[in-house]
Amino acid sequence: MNINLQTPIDYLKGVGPNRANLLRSELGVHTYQDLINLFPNRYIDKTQYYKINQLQRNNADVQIIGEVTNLKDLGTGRGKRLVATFKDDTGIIELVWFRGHKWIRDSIKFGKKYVIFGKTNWFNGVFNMPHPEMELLEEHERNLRSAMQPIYPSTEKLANKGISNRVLNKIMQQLFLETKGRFEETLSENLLSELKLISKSKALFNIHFPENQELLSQAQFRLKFEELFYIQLQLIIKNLIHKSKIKGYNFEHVGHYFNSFYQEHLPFDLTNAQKRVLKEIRSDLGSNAQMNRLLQGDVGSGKTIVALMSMLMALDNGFQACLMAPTAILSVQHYHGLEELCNKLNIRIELLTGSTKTSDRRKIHEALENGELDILIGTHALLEDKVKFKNLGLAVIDEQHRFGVAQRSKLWHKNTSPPHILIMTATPIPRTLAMSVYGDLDVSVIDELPPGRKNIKTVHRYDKNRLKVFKFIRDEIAKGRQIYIVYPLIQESETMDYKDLMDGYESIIREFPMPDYQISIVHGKMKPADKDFEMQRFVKGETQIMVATTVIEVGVNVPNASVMIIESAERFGLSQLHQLRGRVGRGAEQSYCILMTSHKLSEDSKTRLQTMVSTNDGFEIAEVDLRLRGPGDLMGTQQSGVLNLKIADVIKDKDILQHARHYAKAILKADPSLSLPEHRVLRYTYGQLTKYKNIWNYIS
Ligand SMILES: Nc1ncnc2c1ncn2[C@@H]1O[C@H](COP(=O)(O)OP(=O)(O)OP(=O)(O)O)[C@@H](O)[C@H]1O
Repeated sequence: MNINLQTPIDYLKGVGPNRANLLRSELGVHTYQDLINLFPNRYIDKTQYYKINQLQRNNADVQIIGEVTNLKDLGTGRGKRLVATFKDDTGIIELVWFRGHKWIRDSIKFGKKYVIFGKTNWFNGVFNMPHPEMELLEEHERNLRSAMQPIYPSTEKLANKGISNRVLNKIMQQLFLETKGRFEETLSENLLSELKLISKSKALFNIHFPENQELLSQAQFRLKFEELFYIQLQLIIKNLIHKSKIKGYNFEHVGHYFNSFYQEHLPFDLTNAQKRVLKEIRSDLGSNAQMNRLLQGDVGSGKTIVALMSMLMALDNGFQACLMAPTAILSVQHYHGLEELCNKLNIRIELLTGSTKTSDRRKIHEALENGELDILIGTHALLEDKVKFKNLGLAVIDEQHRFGVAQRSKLWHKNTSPPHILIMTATPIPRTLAMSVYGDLDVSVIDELPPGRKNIKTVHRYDKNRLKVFKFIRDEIAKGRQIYIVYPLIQESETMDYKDLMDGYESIIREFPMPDYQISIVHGKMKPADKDFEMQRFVKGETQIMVATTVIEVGVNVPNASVMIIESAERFGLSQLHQLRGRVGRGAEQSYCILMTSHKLSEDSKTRLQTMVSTNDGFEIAEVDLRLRGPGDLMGTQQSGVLNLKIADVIKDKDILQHARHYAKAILKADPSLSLPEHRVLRYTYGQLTKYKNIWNYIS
């Protein structure tokens, strides 16, 4: 008879109440099933031993053979500890236990060879190893089933509470003994044979007790594939359900607005990527289902025009549209930009931000409700209850990272039926991540820049080169170009940063005096109207230099600006640097980005700056960013739990992810309800996984 894997962990021999509590609270292991799915995060080679004179400071895990020559109690109170001198033929190391050392004192055998295992520290001129795992050499050799010893997550932290890695290993052995190592297969025959995957039981055995490297690799591949496959299955099913349940407005035809804009007013030819993306959007809007599409495109790739043309499709079908941006500056800019593009189309567009006057606000509300207003652009102000549309057909959201899912859904309630949603993001999300996180959204990518764009030349310069940088600025201005100089303004150190900005501004004024030079300044402490005024002076070319904080980070479009100087560049994150750089290189001229630093750089800062210097590709940058910061951080709190994977890694295993997505898609295409006999096992497993959410809780 098969053992029920939902049996609470307390029932497993050798666990006991104390360990059961620890397993639950520290490792989230409640049941047998959870324990099986507690995968080692690395393996060490148990046949490799260190000599004491080979130890390096801050060594990772090491294994040493030697013997205990001396035991003594040291310290008092909380510092009370048992210290053993451990010796091999090359030197000595101290073993230290802070708590629970009575039984150690009693059990240690002098004169016998031990194998010790643990992390070493360098302290007071001697190496020590706190709370080592110890085994008599003869037992160690007898117990050695495999050269590879699995190391489980967090066991270091738990070692002195009674769950060392060895204990966990024993518990795992017990589990395999009780279950006879037989586990239900969770993938279909077809998948197993097509991908040449090993069975579930064999994979689980080898992940916990690898027989050899080859089988371990096969076990890892199979379990990673399975994990990613079911996530993809779940995301795609969610998407299918969404599409079948949530009816959208059907924009049946492309009409006057779209056509006349396309044929008569479009200021340039669309790139192929823009055309392809527009087709994808068009097909969603006419599909009877509500669109939920993410539009990704690197900085300057031309998302705005796609957004506008999508809005025109809504207007052609008698609906209103809105565009929501994260900052007032951006909203104002979108407003001016779109107004100019549409000025021959007889469309009414308005702007609504926190600083819109009450009387104007009232007029906007009225015009929205009676349908006189076609397109509304603005900030969060659009989400206020008073803002009621007559019939909102499409909502475009720029830079969704700053809004989050809750606010997105607020737009839905502005209508009886939800409008179509198009989310634009200039922060490129690595494709792999987009697939695993946004699998429930459809993703369109503009992966081509408008023609004639030159790569932005990026350099890193130190403070001491400042005079040369100033000369360079002068030369560029003489050619008729404009310059951005950006300072960090990070909340925790706001006063200092503000001072740096003002000091910088003054030195720029001294270097570039009026009347030859005109300088704008924009920062967060200014009134919105003043910010807008300064911004407009720069946009119109009345000023040649814009000194600013990161308020200009996203979306600002001044094609004549050709130099971006980023002060204290080491303090910015990679995606922020890339966004800032994206403010230049938007016209046909050669553009430059100068990353200024004055302090000693950390390793991470160096990597960030080198990455910026070596590539202009936002996707490549996003991958490095992801490696440096981890996915949780990149996605913000909303999605941080989403990627809590047990064994796969969205970056390292992106090929497996692609496979998993490919198969999940193909299977659901052929059999959306997984009802064919050959898919029975998938249907069953899928049901189990969604039932026991604690195991697979990364899908909201
Ligand atoms: N197909 C095209 N051919 C030539 N120029 C284009 C094309 N598409 C867009 N542009 C121009 O490229 C510039 C950048 O476009 P846009 O502001 O839409 O970029 P974006 O994708 O929104 O970038 P960001 O996220 O940085 O704002 C604009 O000046 C726009 O007019």
